[in-house]
Amino acid sequence: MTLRPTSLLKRGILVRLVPPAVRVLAAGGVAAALLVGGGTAIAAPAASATSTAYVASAPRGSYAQLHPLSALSAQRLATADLVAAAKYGTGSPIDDPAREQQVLDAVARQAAEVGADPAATVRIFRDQIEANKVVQRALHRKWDADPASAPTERPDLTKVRAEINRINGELVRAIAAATPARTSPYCSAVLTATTAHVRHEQRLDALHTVALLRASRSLCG
Ligand SMILES: C=C(O[C@@H]1C=C(C(=O)O)C=C[C@H]1O)C(=O)O
Repeated sequence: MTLRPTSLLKRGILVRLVPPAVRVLAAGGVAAALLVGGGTAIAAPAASATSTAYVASAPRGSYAQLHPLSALSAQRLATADLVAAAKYGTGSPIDDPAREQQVLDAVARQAAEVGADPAATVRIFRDQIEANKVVQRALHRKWDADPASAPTERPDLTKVRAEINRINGELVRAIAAATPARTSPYCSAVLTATTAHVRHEQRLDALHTVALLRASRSLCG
């Protein structure tokens, strides 16, 4: 059985999710579940419910602040398919520590400029990078196993990185704008909702949904 967020609504797991009044019922120790094709349940990010918890009326604007973080994380993950294709069969490793350090240095600098916490921003971006590599590794495994499914064109990695840089800048600005929601005790519950909605909006497959959850680990806090 494949359950979608609407089914969760019917089951009373997610209750009335109309910004700015976001209400989330977290039942049975699980804040919510994101469900992917084939009916596999994936636990939501940082599900923080104790046994049975009811979180009502998150602060106004929480959803609007956190949705861009989920949406931009998913956009950034979409670039992983292109990076994977750019590297496939070239001998270029998926892990590029020098490039990762450039990204982290740049976002720390940008965070300081726009009033985001540089340490928190770097933590968030470490997760974005790990999530990106989750997608790349999975695709390389898939293409190795089924060469017919491998891409036939190789994107220009320099251009893809320019797009990643653009998304990085937007994400840093969104992090700065989301400080109240990120540090609110309601953050995990609201982020569960924004993650589910972005999965639906961007029609994420199972791999990108799993990666989005990995990317979201440090968004609250
Ligand atoms: C996306 C890339 O692959 C990896 C992921 C990175 C990222 O998410 O920013 C950076 C370097 C690599 O370790 C890349 O090489 O550009």
